[in-house]
Amino acid sequence: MASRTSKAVPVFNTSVKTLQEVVKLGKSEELSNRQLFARLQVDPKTVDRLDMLRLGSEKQGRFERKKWFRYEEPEVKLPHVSFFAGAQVVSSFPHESLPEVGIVGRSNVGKSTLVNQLCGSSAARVSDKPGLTQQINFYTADNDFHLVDMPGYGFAYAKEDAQKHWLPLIESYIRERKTLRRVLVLLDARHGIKANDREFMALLDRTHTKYQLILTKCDLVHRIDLAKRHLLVSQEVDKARNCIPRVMMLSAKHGAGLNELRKEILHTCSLGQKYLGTHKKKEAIAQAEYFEQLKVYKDTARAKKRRHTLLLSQLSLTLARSRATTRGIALGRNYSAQIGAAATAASPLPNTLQQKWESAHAKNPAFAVERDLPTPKNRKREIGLFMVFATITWGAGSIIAFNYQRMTSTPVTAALFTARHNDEVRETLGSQLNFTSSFPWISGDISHLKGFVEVEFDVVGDKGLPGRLVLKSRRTGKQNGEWKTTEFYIAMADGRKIDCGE
Ligand SMILES: Nc1nc2c(ncn2[C@@H]2O[C@H](COP(=O)(O)OP(=O)(O)OP(=O)(O)O)[C@@H](O)[C@H]2O)c(=O)[nH]1
Ligand SMILES: [Mg+2]
Repeated sequence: MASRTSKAVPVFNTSVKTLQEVVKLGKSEELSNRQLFARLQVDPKTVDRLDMLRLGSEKQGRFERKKWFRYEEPEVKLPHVSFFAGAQVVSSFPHESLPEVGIVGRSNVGKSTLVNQLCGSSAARVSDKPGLTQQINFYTADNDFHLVDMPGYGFAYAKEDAQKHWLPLIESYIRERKTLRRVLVLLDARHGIKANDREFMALLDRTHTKYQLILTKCDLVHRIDLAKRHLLVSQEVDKARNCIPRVMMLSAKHGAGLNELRKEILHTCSLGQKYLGTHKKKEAIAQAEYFEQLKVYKDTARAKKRRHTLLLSQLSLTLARSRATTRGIALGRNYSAQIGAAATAASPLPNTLQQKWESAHAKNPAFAVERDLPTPKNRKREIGLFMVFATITWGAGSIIAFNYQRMTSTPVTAALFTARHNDEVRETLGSQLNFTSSFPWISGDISHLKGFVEVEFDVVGDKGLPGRLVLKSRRTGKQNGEWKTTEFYIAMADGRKIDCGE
């Protein structure tokens, strides 16, 4: 086998850019890597593209963008793969026949999963524990090309012997395999390029092997962070000679980004024509449809935002006007003028909203700054009068109610009854003794609690002579004591007193 090594040895590390260089920090600034990462600026178009391919996780909560459409990506199908050779020593490598694509990366980064997902098979064994793949596994895709799954490097718990053995094995494969078209270096999107990835890329550069970086497990990273990670990784390798500058992203778990990689593999193995026939056209149509829908979506969102601004300004205006009536006109006028100016300064509204806006202007003349707001009315006098009227009504009502209570009470009705049957009263006033009116005034007081009755009221008999009935009685002792009448008579107009008895 011909060796791939040559005299010129470009060292990968020379092109490495530090995070500080990418963020373009001043010399005096000292920030942690986390702070630097947070400061990275990403192109909104990149984020839009990630959104389209559903790469990276959505931010949960109120900022989540809910869309009623999605990119209907035309699927690229690769032939089914099957395992055909495993090599633990160089001599076990199968003979070179078909174009090969090697998959390398740190342990547990998802190499074997990718083999399965790319070709819709379960040929490769997968585990969530690092270090499962311990030999170079060759998979054939319908005798068109080979996918080569390699053991992972950088696995801290692997036996040192094994590590020592795998690395030279992989190195031999990379150096000597003439049919090797490309090496896919898988990087965990959460971590980016690590030291042992750099060492491995240096090896690939030294051996003039074409390689491409792929960010995996993108479903575990937020979309914006993924865009930042992509930017960092792309910048770090942009001058590496053998690195394909396009850093790819995928989630083997959700299938996002797999089609892109499938296309890349097919082109690498010169199989584009065979497998991608009308794909390009279908893709162009799907993308055009998607961008059209995206435009409508963004326009709607913008109009919605403007409508909210309009409603908010109207609400603020109402508040400002109510404040003006209670706290003085000047404050309200300034406030509403500011709001009116701010709202009209907003970018032009679509036709319907513009009309609404104008009609709001017409209905709320306070938007016009020149116009004075009405002088607040002094309602103190009205309120005072109302209070007096209410008090009088309440007082009169109470007096009438208490009088009615006294009129219908047992002492008054019993006194009237007794007087009516008194002989002297009958003789002087007549037989039909009664109140002088249907709603007479009963003066005095009756208190069962305190134990006294002191009432007097006007009476008249059928002889037409008026008199005034007086009743005074007291309870001896406490609650159950006896009542003693002290005065019970009818006072006549001529000064006579007719005693009514006990
Ligand atoms: N969330 C998520 N998990 C993934 C993805 N790809 C692989 N995994 C998981 O990562 C773990 C490791 O996957 P493997 O394919 O065995 O990783 P490997 O790189 O082959 O590991 P070694 O053979 O040990 O070097 C498994 O539990 C996978 O389910 C991905 O895109 N997203
Ligand atoms: Mg594996």
